[in-house]
Amino acid sequence: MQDELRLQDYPIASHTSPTKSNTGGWQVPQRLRRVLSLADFEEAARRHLPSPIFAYVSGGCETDRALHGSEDAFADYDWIPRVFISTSRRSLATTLFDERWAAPIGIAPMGVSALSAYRGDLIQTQAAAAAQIPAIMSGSSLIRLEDIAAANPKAWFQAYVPGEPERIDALVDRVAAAGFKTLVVTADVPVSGNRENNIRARFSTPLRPSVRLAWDGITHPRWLFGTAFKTILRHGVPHFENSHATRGAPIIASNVMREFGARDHLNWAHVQQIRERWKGRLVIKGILAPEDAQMARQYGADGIIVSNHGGRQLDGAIAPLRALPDVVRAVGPDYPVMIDGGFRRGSDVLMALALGAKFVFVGRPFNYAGAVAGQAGVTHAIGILATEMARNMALLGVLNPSELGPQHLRQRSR
Ligand SMILES: Cc1cc2nc3c(=O)[nH]c(=O)nc-3n(C[C@H](O)[C@H](O)[C@H](O)COP(=O)(O)O)c2cc1C
Repeated sequence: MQDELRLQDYPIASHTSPTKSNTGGWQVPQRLRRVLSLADFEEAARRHLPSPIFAYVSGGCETDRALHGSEDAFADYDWIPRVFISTSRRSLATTLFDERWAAPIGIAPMGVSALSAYRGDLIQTQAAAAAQIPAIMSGSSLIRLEDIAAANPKAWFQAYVPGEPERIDALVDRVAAAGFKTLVVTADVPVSGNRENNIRARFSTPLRPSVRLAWDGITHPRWLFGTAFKTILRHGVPHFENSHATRGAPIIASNVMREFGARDHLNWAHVQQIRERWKGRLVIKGILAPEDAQMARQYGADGIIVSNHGGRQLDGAIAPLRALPDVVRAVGPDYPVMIDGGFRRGSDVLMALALGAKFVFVGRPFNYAGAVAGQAGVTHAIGILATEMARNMALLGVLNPSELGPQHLRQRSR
């Protein structure tokens, strides 16, 4: 392992062309040289993916207010940069949970990633491992958690807690046996959000074969051959692999909804049960209220992720960035508060760090990047984000992410 992987040396988004000597060993494949921002990946994915699958990944719920609010929130603040501070030795390296990461960014868990990219979860986790950043694998994934742990021993596992106590224990034991050290429990899905855009776009679970679906495939041949056929030929029909201790239903099964069983009775006693069983680090994801942040801490969670689930659960839920300051105040500056939702630029990441977050997770852009260009695409997306962060740290006059603070921001009056 490299002592210090300088993600900021990733050769992209510069007004000068990279030379061999200033790229820190990174190489950008020719076909990705025109992908200059994470937004470019979204446009490329829109063309590459059948429309129901793109709609599933990109969508929010109901009116999409929560989805758009998360991105709009970054305009609440303006930066106040400092000048003539030597930043030539700046570094993105960040310690979290006694582990040193190359940058304070990670890949958020996304269900059925292997539908949009061939072996989607695997390429995400491999790219994260190579870049030395964390990747959280989704409990709604189509690849066995044991395979992910083998590919990336530092990966985190996200669980949708099963409804019954004995199933909770069995899943926790399986995750521990696979070697995961960090368990992320998602809190904001007592029921599924109203994703009517999925219905409009004809995305459904179970996936129902139809003429329309076939047409969508035929008109997106790179996805059809590179992802769909390749997956079925090499691995068979995908199953939900990780909802429980044993393999779940195939994605086309009529009873697949059982995978998502009733969760609206879950409460803090279930968190207590998990805390007693799980010896590793426990993170609760999907916190927005300061009171819930305090509860998570009280029940023994080692950290929390402030999140509105990418705007896919409660429409109109507060933007994570707007919830962040009160949450940090409630649990104190030393408690690991992480965040996700709408982060698309390095400066977005730096803004959350300035407001007290320790780490930022990013979802959709990594999904699009994997769909469009496999593992190289995910690496490229990580590189873009890191490069943007490093450049903006110089422009702000900070050497380390931990130097960022409210002194660098001025809130706009509304
Ligand atoms: C396609 C997709 C699938 C997701 N699946 C899960 C999941 O299985 N578990 C989970 O906790 N969050 C899931 N999320 C939410 C993400 O982990 C994350 O909170 C959100 O996507 C962050 O916002 P961003 O996509 O704007 O970066 C999913 C999000 C997307 C877009």
